[in-house]
Amino acid sequence: MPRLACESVAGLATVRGMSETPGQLSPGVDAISRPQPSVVVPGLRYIADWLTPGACQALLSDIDAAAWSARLKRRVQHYGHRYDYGRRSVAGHQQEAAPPLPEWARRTAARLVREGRMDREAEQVIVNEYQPGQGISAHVDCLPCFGPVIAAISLVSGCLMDFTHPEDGAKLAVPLAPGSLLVMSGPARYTWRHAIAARKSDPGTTGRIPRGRRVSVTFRTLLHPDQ
Ligand SMILES: O=C(O)CCC(=O)C(=O)O
Ligand SMILES: [Fe+2]
Repeated sequence: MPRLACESVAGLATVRGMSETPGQLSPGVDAISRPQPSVVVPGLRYIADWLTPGACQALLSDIDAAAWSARLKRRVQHYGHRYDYGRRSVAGHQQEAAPPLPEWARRTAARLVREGRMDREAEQVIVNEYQPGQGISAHVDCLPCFGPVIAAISLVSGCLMDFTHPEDGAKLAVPLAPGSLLVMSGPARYTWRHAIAARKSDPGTTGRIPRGRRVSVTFRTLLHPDQ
């Protein structure tokens, strides 16, 4: 049963045990300032401003210079190993190969290890692009495929990510600002489901906040890297 907690930092409601720094609010994500009783999702950490605006821009140019796959409703790029959404499995080396991690992804994976956020460099990276109205349905990242920590960077614009506990129905909407890092481990990775509602705006303090294009970059280790 998740603990209920409400904590206010500089007038902002934050999630105890999750938010490391209140950070600067970016335009379009003032949902974060909405005072709300906070549900604690153990194992969830939110780091605002993990990337500077300049670093976000550089990362985005590298991403947009590469080819996107349009097989899903949203566009994606898979690196290291291709993830098969239908079978919920990682393709082995013999199957459809994914391009190796580009330099920007290796650099970021190394930083995640250096900062102690992941214990090994990610072997698999997925870039997701969400246009307004697009989302991702509630899920737990593949348990037999991926390691104990999933890290996700948000770029370009923000959104709310909804966490739901499958047994007691507890819910937490986490605003993800551009430049932020979200790290899921423990119950946040293994038990709670996460989703992004397929809608064109998110609720904010002063009304709905229209969504813009959002790009996320997710880093995972493989449970069976030699497969
Ligand atoms: O877009 C995100 O931040 C998360 C994407 C996600 O949950 C996934 O790729 O499994
Ligand atoms: Fe996920």
